Amino acid sequence: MFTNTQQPTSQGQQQAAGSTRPPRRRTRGRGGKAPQPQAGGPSDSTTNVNANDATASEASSFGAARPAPRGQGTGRGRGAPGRGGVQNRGNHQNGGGVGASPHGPPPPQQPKPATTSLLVDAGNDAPRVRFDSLLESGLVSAQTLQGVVHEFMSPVQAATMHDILLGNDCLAQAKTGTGKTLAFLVPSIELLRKNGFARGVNILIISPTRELAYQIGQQAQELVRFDQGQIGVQMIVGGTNMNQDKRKLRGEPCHILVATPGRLLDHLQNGDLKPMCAGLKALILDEADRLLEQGFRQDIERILTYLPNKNVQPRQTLLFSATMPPGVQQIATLALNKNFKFISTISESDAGTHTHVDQHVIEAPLPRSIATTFSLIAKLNAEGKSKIIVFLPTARATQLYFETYSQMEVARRLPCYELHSRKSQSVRTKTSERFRDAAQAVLFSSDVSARGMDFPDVAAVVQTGLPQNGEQYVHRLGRTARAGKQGEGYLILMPNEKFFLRKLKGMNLQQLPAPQDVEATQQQVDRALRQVSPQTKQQTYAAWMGYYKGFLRDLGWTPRDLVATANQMAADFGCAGVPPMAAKTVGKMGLRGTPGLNVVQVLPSNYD
Ligand SMILES: Nc1ncnc2c1ncn2[C@@H]1O[C@H](COP(=O)(O)OP(=O)(O)OP(=O)(O)O)[C@@H](O)[C@H]1O
Repeated sequence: MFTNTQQPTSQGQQQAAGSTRPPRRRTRGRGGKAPQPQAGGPSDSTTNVNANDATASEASSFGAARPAPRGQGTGRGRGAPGRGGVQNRGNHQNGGGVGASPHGPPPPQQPKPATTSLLVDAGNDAPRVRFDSLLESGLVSAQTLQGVVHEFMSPVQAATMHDILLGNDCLAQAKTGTGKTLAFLVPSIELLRKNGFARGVNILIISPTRELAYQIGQQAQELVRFDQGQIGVQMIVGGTNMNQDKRKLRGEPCHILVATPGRLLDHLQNGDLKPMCAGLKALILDEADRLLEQGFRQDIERILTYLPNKNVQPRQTLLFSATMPPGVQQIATLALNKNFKFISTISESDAGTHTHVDQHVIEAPLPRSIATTFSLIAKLNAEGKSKIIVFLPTARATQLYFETYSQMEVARRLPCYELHSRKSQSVRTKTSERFRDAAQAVLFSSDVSARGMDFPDVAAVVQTGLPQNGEQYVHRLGRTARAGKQGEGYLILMPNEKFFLRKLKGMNLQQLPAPQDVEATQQQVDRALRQVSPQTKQQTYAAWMGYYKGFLRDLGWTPRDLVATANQMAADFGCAGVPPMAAKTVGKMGLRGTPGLNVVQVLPSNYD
């Protein structure tokens, strides 16, 4: 089923059906009817592969695992046979919803860049595409496919791999948890093979978070595990020892380098990495929209200046993400060739039919948000949904929730972990691994694990407080219901925060009442909060103001209201008086002179 604006093409259908011929692309003429862009998506001149009703289709198109090749183990087990098996999805009601599809608010009008556009039906009835079809068409070698445990491609893999293997630059969009990583790793490994494993960094993959960089690197290592060390994969991320990076980069093969932007730039600026990138063949930005946002964009621009000039030494560039907010395509031309293809497996019709994740919104006044979150966790656990991620707006709030939960009765039944930027990288890495392997646990997390992280079998995602924006809501929600599995999403907002639902327009959030036992839970929370250190509370208080300061207009608050609400929150935490704030921090937040603050020159030592 296609939307009016996104008609299937026969080539597209062949492609989805695993045609063994490289598909011929239909390029829409400028005057032709353009497919509508999806959340910052394509124009008439982009390549848009439409897996209609992609939620259901991507679920059903997730194939069985490949029969294991000789001696093949599944490594750490991610992506192992059966993981992505076909699932029956329940019928979910759409009526009475408050909001939207996780894959984005309906598309805004976009200026149109000059690339090509194609639509492919990868719907429920479309025959699934075997990985072997790439072999038959001579696009991929048997050695490259040896590491792939799946028999069938997911729609995004079927939609992008031909193009990528033919050497095209691509900007690809597909829903969370639908196998984008493999879609760029398999062609990368094939590219290496074609080039005879030339020395130095051939493939450079950039990821916005450290956890995701490790995950991508580990997946690449699994894929090349039959190559007997011929292909070197390395990861370099912030928060680790740079000298160790250097030693490894010098001493061990590094054909594929996965990096976070800051650490990559450090190495490029130091001069040790630039010569190693002299023969770069491909550059991949995962979570591209995030990397091209303010904050990261400057780093990416500077990184590009250290890489070989692509006009002199051509390379392939691939940009992947589940979300493409307005303007991304224009910025993307920074890295992409001007004839890049935009490939999306998210159709316009998806906006209203994202049925595999039940999404709910629960209204809770700020003093009840902890108790509401914990009651919900207990309820989900009682229902057997016992692998849960709770996202909080700041690292400090994550820490406070974790410390409070750890004191609660429910923690004895369901263990918990915390993952945020205030932890050392080694602790973060271990925590990710433990939660990945856990059958039952709660992970309290900041946005460090919002994007890309592939924790298997997460039954529910709870988001307490305001997400940064609609895209971040989508990515966080995408930690559940991956690879065709079922999942649930909960958003807990205080009444003033309900404006956020407007950002999720077209999605389908059901309004739920607060769990019945919130008041009883509140008493336990109050007791548990007494065990939490004043320092954690002060830090949570300060970080909360810093974060919510960015939403004053949406909340309809003045700075004074912000401080008053934060002070009430601190009182609810059981703080003795208004927590102190260093004058410097107050200045940085732009709150100097706001009544109600307890400003000190230097924080007392017990808060430092
Ligand atoms: N062809 C396939 N068949 C079955 N499972 C697959 C297939 N390809 C990938 N998977 C599995 O699907 C899961 C999600 O894949 P991946 O992490 O690449 O998703 P993603 O689209 O990058 O998600 P996100 O947008 O959150 O980054 C992984 O566990 C992966 O092993």
